[in-house]
Amino acid sequence: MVRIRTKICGITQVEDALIAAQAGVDALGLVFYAKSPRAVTVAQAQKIIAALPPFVSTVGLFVNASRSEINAILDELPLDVLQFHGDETAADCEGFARPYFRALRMQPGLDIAQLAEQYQSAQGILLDAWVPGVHGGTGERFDWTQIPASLAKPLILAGGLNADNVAQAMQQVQPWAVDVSGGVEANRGIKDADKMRKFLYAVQMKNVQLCDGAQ
Ligand SMILES: O=C(O)c1ccccc1NCC(=O)[C@H](O)[C@H](O)COP(=O)(O)O
Repeated sequence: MVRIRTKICGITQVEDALIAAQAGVDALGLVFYAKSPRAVTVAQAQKIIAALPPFVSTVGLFVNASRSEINAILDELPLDVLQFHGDETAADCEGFARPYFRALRMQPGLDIAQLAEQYQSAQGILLDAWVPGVHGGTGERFDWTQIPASLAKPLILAGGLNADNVAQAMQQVQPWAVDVSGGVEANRGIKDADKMRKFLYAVQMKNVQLCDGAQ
């Protein structure tokens, strides 16, 4: 059994990043999408990244940004991974000298497995809830039984996760990683230390149980 990893997205403050890092998060998402209340400026992101201890990955999240916009940010920030959360084609996601994963929303009637196959060079596929008109960070779950049995890439499960449901999600889906934003917030864009710690603890405890069960 492989340890299921964690990403907390929508980090906007150094203190939240440090609390998550100290509680064992694997990756932190920084949102470069102006319409989100969790969006950060390059200057904010620089402070957050500079404050991080070793071995915490940074993920830059984009929604239909232009290549020049993304490259301008990459010129300033040592982001580890890119997350494309809009309508980006495979070609839109490639050529940035960074690995990326592609977020797909579980839109009814969409063949997610077939769509995922288009992103041959993606590190993984993030599956998120579908809310018409909203790209992500909705706080909404989706029906995990709808997840294709054979996804072409490692699965990152997102959408409405929190400390109370993440163990069930891990048991049922057994993804590569779990991703959360709203479920660890007090107010949109401001993380709640206790909720982050409880989420990460719930994941750690479930990982122990899953690993024990596999032995
Ligand atoms: O977080 C946002 O505000 C956001 C806005 C637009 C596109 C994507 C966004 N977040 C992407 C993420 O990876 C979120 O963690 C994911 O959608 C899950 O969010 P939540 O349901 O609030 O846990």
